[in-house]
Amino acid sequence: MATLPESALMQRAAAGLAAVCARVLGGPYGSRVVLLVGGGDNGGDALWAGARLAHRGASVDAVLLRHDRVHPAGLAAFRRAGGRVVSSADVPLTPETQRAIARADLVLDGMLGIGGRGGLRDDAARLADAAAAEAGLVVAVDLPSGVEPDTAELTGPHVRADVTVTFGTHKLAILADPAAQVAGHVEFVDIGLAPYLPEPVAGMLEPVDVAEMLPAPERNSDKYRRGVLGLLAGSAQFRGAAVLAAGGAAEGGAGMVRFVGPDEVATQVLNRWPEVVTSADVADTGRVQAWAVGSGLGDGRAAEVAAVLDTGLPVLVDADGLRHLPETLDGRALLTPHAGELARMMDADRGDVEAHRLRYVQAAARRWNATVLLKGSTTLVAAPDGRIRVNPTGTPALATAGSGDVLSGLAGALLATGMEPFDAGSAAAYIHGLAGQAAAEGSGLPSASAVLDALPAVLAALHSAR
Ligand SMILES: NC(=O)C1=CN([C@@H]2O[C@H](COP(=O)(O)OP(=O)(O)OC[C@H]3O[C@@H](n4cnc5c(N)ncnc54)[C@H](OP(=O)(O)O)[C@@H]3O)[C@@H](O)[C@H]2O)[C@@H](O)CC1
Ligand SMILES: Nc1ncnc2c1ncn2[C@@H]1O[C@H](COP(=O)(O)OP(=O)(O)O)[C@@H](O)[C@H]1O
Ligand SMILES: [K+]
Repeated sequence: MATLPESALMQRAAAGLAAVCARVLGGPYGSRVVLLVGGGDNGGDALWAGARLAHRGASVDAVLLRHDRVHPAGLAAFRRAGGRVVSSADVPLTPETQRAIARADLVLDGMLGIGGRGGLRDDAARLADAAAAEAGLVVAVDLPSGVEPDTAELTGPHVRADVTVTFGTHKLAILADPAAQVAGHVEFVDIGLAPYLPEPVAGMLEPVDVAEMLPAPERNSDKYRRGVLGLLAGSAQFRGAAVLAAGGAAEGGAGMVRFVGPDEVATQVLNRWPEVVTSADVADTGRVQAWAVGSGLGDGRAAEVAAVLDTGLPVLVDADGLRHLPETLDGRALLTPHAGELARMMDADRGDVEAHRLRYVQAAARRWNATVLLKGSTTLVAAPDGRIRVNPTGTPALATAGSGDVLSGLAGALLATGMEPFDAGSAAAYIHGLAGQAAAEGSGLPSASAVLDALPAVLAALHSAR
């Protein structure tokens, strides 16, 4: 801000914001827009954007949360453009305000941005409720007001947006749950901050990042160089888990899969994946570069899990394997719990984990000195050194029995290629999410087998993006 003329950044933000509003309105002319305006710069953005929409023929009303504190230049520009203030001093929700919100095609939420903490206070919360109940579209300025910008938590009343227009950089609150669930569709407006931003707290992979991480088979490669995965999964009770995890690994690029388990399970794995090699116990398994253990393992396999952990090789631990973790894992492990499993590991309540996903995944990564991939509506991956990635792909359609088993095989295969656990976990989540999306396009609510079937095409597309 110091290098630019007064309010230049706000102008850029407001121009982008107004453009998105105009687009979602299908053209501003003749539309009704209501601005919810807080006392800070977030309110300033809304007022400047409102002025632009008024210039283009929208009828724009502003509801001021605080008459004594409102962005002065924004308010002046808004008034000059023909905008009206409909609230009376310090009573934001008058009957007139309520009517205006009920008639609005679009409500622009400029109550709180990155300065907000602790959820919406009373008046603001009532406006958010009115907008949710009555208005057409709700567009949030920078963030849905009331969410915690830096932790993505919901600590009190908040806005539910259909669209969020965010400026300069993505905030964690619009990427990670639970806050991301109330951000709706996210639009990014570049206001030129990139050269000035510090290291981000969290990263998000793009297709080219994943493509570059994946090892390409080289002319002189052989199955051992591509990576052999040892797989300890499935049980008499959960045979399918072994089949799906083996498939995730085989389709995910493993040079070879060595499966360990009882004959009845091994037979089924071989029926579906004849390329897999099987053995009855961990000690008899030939050379592998990494292990994946736990999917569908059931109870009472602690000794086998311990034998795998004792090999000292990179290891993915999923599902029932997570019941048998040692005190610490010296950085080579990738743990893949869902919220219920993480709650059990941390002796916490599942709801508390869901409400503080970022905090719990980081705490678990530190506690076990392991990379932790927390599954769910937005998958988070935390490394023991504090790095975080938020996975941008996926679909609620992945919430189907067995899709986690496919992920464990796939991530295990990537570990076996020599990728570090943080990259293997985040790339696997990314690819798995794309496969889920592709499968959902085909059938709406795909099975885990359909997700598996979608893997080769997704990987081929990524390889060609390189
Ligand atoms: N940075 C940039 O480069 C650019 C930033 N830009 C924009 O600025 C926004 C940040 O603006 P900001 O810093 O003025 O804070 P903002 O979010 O408007 O909150 C302000 C006031 O709200 C209050 N308040 C706090 N919690 C509350 C609660 N729970 N319930 C009720 N009130 C609460 C608190 O005052 P308090 O009453 O607590 O004294 C606080 O002072 C950013 O999100 C983006 O939109 C763009 O223009 C582009 C360039
Ligand atoms: N609401 C959701 N939106 C997107 N992905 C989800 C959602 N719920 C679960 N998933 C994903 O679906 C998979 C389910 O894995 P998991 O819980 O281990 O199931 P299972 O053990 O039945 O295979 C994970 O990759 C998870 O991230
Ligand atoms: K906002």
